Amino acid sequence: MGNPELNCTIQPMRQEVKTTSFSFHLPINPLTAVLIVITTALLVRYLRNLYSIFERINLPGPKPKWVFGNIQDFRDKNPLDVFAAWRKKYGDVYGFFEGFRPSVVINDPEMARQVLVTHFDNFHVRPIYNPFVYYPDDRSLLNIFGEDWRQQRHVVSSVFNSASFKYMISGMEHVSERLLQKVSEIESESPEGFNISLLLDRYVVDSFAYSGFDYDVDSLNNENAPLYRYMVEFNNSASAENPATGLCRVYASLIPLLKVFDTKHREAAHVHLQEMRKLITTQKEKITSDPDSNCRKNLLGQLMLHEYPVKDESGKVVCKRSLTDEEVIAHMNSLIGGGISTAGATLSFVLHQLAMNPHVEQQAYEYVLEHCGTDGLPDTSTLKRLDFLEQIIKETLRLLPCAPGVARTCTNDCEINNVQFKEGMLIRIMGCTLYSDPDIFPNPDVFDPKRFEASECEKRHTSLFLPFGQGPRVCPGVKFAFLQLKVSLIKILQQFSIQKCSRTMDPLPTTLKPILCPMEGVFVKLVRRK
Ligand code: HEM
Repeated sequence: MGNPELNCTIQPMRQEVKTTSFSFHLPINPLTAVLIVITTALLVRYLRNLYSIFERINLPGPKPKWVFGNIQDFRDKNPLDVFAAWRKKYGDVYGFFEGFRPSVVINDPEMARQVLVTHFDNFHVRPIYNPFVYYPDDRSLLNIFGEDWRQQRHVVSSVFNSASFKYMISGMEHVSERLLQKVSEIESESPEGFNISLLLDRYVVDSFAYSGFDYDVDSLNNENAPLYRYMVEFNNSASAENPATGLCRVYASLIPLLKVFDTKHREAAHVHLQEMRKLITTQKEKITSDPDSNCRKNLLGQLMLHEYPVKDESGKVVCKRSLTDEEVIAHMNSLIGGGISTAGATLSFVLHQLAMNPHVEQQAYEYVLEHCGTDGLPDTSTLKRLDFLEQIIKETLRLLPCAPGVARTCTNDCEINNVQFKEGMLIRIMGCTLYSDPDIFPNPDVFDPKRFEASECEKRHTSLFLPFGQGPRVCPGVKFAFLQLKVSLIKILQQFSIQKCSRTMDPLPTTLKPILCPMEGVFVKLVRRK
């Protein structure tokens, strides 16, 4: 005890033992370790439960990987080819995972009708189109749901009426003259053909803005025009090829983080918002100074004059109010977002099909001569009919559907035709996989507008061909789109013959932005008629 040497040797040994035993300890406190084990076990159980949902409800589908789901199955592939291959393998209704999100794919027309029409209340929400949304687009029809959507949808639907169409057609015609002028210039410089999509994308912006809002964008002559720049950046941002957007669509919690990188779209949206504010001020001045002003009749005028019912708690209408400027802009942006890229891509696709099918192009020209003459447009009621042009547009939408599917989110558990839908599931109605089915459309690769003659349409299920969606949330711009496309076709066919050139590609490479559009444009030759 009293030996200081012994004490000295024992002490370091004790320390050694202490050090050795300490190295076997966990580097964290035991309570934390237990919590990690429990959390991991719960997470594994949750994921196992999540990723087995389709097994439990007896839906076939590709095997998902944890966290990624089936998104890797789309890597380096055209998504539409993946859906076509899955349909062959798993049938008309199957499930897959977009990251953590279970998605039910429907290729069955009757089931599609049940979801879009009969059980609309359980499926009225559409998943986000572009995860990067800026004020006031968060109020746009494309992004809202519930009672809010119902009220705003009523406003938007009301602006498409006979008076507004009649007025807007003259605006469409005016801008089509500019297109023809531009085509003449380019055609004389490039008689061997050129990329018509470059012109048509801008032309549709101009035509839409001029006829719908009395807004002279003239992007045909100025590619820096704010509305055109906004559309370009909006599409680049929303594109399926944009990895940041793709990630945010699958993992919504990343939106605040990745939004920081959405710079060009944000800046263009800001400039566009300022332009829209100026436009509304000018329009107000016109309407105030001239109560009979024609600009009351277009889409913007109709929105500005719309009276919105204000209800009390019992639902009784107590007064009416006009839309605020920001509400008007949100609606204008719904129409811009829904109507420009879709019509632009479709017009390019129609011209491609006419160039590839000279006998249909000739028939279309003769049809235009008979119903519209060599110049000008027929009256509005004739324009609304023009069945053959409508069949050409529909057959183009069958082969090249700019909106290849319709999407919904299930908001209440329900069962339809023995399939159990759970709250939060995505529903993808992939109409496009049916459009190339030879049992439904014989020789599906052949461009044949007669498939859309009334007698032929009657033979098919009403929910089989859905390029504009269906049910209460169907595209409100269908009539506007057909008018705009018909006016454009009439004017082009009256003056030019549409022919293929050495650079016309067949099949046409396409890309999802997320609108299906030509990947490298549409090259055609426009030859002036004698
Ligand atoms: C070829 C042209 C067009 C095609 C193929 C097309 C297609 C579609 C489709 C598939 C939907 C979704 C429907 C659904 O979820 O059931 C939609 C929605 C919409 N479209 Fe179109 N569209 C076109 C042109 C237009 C035009 C010209 C406008 C405006 C003038 C427009 C405005 C809208 C709006 C505002 C919505 C959202 C409706 C809502 O959520 O209630 N579209 N469109």
